[in-house]
Amino acid sequence: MELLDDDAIARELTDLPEWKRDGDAIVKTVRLADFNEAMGFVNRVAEVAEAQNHHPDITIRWNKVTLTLSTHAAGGLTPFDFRLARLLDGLDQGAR
Ligand SMILES: C[C@H](O)[C@H](O)[C@H]1CNC2=NC(N)=NC(=O)C2=N1
Repeated sequence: MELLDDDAIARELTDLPEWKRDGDAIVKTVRLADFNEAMGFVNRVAEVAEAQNHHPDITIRWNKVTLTLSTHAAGGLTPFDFRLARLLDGLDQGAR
């Protein structure tokens, strides 16, 4: 899978307002009600990631979950990351 260039990345991000670029990755932090809700969210993320065979780096801090997407095999951002970002955006409806 080919790496996206800066212009392509910026275009993809225009309709993903909750995601920010951080170098070779895109990042989003979701705040849930508590740790248990955060774990529920992480498990929903895991199910989608396995189905896509594309896996975010995940940091859990009590009620906050940070998702970092990058295509490690390619060394940067590819369409796989943006496809996964769009799928993950549907999973945090209970977020606050
Ligand atoms: C063998 C398997 O397809 C690869 O290891 C996949 C799995 N999930 C992955 N996830 C991410 N984010 N980047 C990868 O390069 C990647 N590679």
